[in-house]
Amino acid sequence: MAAAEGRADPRPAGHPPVAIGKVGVLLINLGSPDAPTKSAVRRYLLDFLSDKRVVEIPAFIWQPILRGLVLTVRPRKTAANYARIWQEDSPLRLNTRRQAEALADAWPGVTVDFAMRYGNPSIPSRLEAMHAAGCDRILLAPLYPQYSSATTGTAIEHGWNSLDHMRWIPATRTLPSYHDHPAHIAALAASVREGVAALDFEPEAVLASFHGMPKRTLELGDPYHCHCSKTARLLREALGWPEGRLRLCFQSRFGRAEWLQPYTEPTLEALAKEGIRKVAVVCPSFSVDCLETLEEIAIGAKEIFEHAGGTHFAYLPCLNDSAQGIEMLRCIIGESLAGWVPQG
Ligand SMILES: C=CC1=C(C)c2cc3[nH]c(cc4nc(cc5[nH]c(cc1n2)c(C)c5CCC(=O)O)C(CCC(=O)O)=C4C)c(C)c3C=C
Ligand SMILES: [Fe+2]
Ligand SMILES: [Fe+2]
Repeated sequence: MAAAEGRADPRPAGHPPVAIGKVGVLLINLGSPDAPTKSAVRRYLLDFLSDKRVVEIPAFIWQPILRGLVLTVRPRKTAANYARIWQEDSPLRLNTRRQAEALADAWPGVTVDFAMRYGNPSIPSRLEAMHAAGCDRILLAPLYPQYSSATTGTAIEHGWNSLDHMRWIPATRTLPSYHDHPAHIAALAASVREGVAALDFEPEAVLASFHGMPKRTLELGDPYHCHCSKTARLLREALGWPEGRLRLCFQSRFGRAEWLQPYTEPTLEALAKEGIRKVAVVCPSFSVDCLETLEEIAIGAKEIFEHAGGTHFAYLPCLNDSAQGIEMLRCIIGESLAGWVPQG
């Protein structure tokens, strides 16, 4: 700019790069270990489970339990679970990368990248790269449809903390929860409708299995439970299904405290015992397939259901980088870019 106006650039040689008016979109998801090994999983779990928004127990009580008990026992089992579903990378990272690639040309001149809250690529490293590339406006987009402090909250907090040392802090926006966004419900409904139609059996019940949270977080005011209930209701209405055909439940319980109920695995056992032999499960709290869907549900929950007498079990995949999933992201992210990019 200075050169165009005929003046010398006043910055000394070697001056750090300065923002030059670009917009960046950072897709954020939870993160995975670097490899499906015990040592990599231990590092990942230490980072993840030390987050005060994930485990809300005072550090002087929790840290000795985490380091003395959880991290001596859990990494071996969790690494074995990851090994079962690992592709050329963790499915969560792979699917998130594919979403970012599919959105690369969605808005002319906008840089789209992705980061993981725990592990790599880290949020600070990708925000530094955006800053260096000249982004002075950045949308932090945690890809969790339902808000919870343990997921969306910590991703935003970490994003902001990663920028706070900068001299010229970029303007930031955050993607609102999209649990009830019509584009999200329409994409989910289309994927469930198509998924069920492609089965070689007619499910007698479909479970909408959301990641669980400690029940206490609901009492503390976390909107997650309400958001999940609303997603499930709107999805059922969009499908035109009667009450009871789509059942809300919560998976992935961790620790001994009570979590949101009903729990997914006991629900499947109870259904089998009631004589419901054919089910399908969809996981609407995950924007991409990951350990919790591909291992815990598609493998583990299937075994539990069949062991209890079920005969037919189908797992319906997440939206991932499907055409309808990308169209939905284009729509909800596009809304958050209003005023920053021309609206199409
Ligand atoms: C107190 C513990 C946990 C809370 C609270 C929690 C909330 C929560 N998590 C997700 C999404 C994912 N969780 C995943 C794995 C995972 N989650 C926990 C614990 C809590 N999650 C653990 C210990 C693990 C690791 C695996 C294990 O050891 O069991 C994943 C998968 C990551 C992957 O690499 O594939 C996702 C995704 C949500 C949405 C949520 C609250 C709303
Ligand atoms: Fe989790
Ligand atoms: Fe799990």
